[in-house]
Amino acid sequence: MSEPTPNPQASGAGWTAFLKSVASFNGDLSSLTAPPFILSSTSLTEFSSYWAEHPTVFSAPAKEADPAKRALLVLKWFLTTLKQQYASRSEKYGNEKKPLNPFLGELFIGKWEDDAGTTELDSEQVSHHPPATAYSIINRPSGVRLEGYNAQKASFAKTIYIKQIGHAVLTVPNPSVPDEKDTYLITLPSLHVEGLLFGSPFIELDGASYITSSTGYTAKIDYSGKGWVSGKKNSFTATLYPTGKEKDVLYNASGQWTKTFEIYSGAAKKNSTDTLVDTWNPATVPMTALAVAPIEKQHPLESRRAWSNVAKGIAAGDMDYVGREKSKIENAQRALRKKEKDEGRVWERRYFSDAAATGQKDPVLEKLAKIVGLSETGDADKTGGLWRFDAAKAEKVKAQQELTEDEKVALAKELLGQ
Ligand SMILES: CC(C)CCC[C@@H](C)[C@H]1CC[C@H]2[C@@H]3[C@@H](O)C=C4C[C@@H](O)CC[C@]4(C)[C@H]3CC[C@]12C
Repeated sequence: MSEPTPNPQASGAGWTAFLKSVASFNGDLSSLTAPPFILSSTSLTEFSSYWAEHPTVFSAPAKEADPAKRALLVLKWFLTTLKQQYASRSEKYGNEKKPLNPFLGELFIGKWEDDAGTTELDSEQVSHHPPATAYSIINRPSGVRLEGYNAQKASFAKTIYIKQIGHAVLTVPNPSVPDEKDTYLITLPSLHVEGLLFGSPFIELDGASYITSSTGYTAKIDYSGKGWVSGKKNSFTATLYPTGKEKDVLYNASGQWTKTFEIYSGAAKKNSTDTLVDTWNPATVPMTALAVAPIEKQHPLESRRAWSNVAKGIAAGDMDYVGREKSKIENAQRALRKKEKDEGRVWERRYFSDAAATGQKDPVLEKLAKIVGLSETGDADKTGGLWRFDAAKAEKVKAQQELTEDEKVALAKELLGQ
């Protein structure tokens, strides 16, 4: 990536007005009206796929018998996902865009097929007020599963700062003990937008995030941008230690999450060749493309089908058309929520259930949340629920027959006003 250059499209009054609106906004990112060149036709439900674009790295921990090395492989996988999560939309440095704001019930379904076998993704917008997306990713042969949900809380101080609310849970079968599984509780980093003033936005990560395991290991990842510690943008240092013994570093990793990083045993840092355990260079490890059903085969609630007209409008730069198509969805959704309220119902999520609604405690959070500073309630009040993958619901959905084209048209009319 080269340095960001000022964007000529951001020189006019429109961009100045946008910056003014950003400076006074109320923290609700979906309420920002951005100029056309900064609008993306990708919905936030798609972002869940960033967790597993290297399925062999995602599933690798299930082959490792040693629990400390398993925890290290989980840390390595997490670090490899950062480039995709936070920089992949900005391949040309400084062109991050505002994603589409998903509607309640929006789905993004796909799978990866490669040397790791089949890895399936189910992503669903489980809450609209506040907006929250939940996801489940399972690698079938190994049984490694990631489930999680997240919302964003934004604030403004010279630029946009975003705190991620939510967490992810990775379940890894223990290859040495049949039917035993490790769980890893993963916290999500905070971030901020850089380059906004020049119309060339990109993301930098802030503070620290953690991964703690039921097997007694914790990883701490410290993020730093240009000018701090290494002086390089997108930098991090990470340590893996027995939970509660931060000084007893078993492994450490450092580098740039957009470029390369190295992993060493013990606490000794870089350049100690005898302690070098592993390296990562995204340029040399091909990603597996996610396969998504063609639009005509998709359910009307699937993201790319539901937003296809809006996406066409954005590509053509026809903002009037974009506005009209967005309004159709928003109005239909508003009418649907009113109908549900009048009838004393709530929207039935297809893949996830709110564990907080049952009043039961979540066993993973009960055991691990305190270690990494998360609340045992999973911040359900800020994410519309404590969202867990519901295998029974998912089975039901997968067993359903595909809708006929007429049924799809009728549903799209009723749910999305299309
Ligand atoms: C660019 C600017 C003008 C508008 C602000 C856009 C803002 C809403 C976008 C920009 C980056 C987005 C992050 C993205 O980097 C990655 C992730 C990780 C993913 O797992 C969950 C979503 C999240 C946090 C995106 C949220 C929307 C952000 C902040």
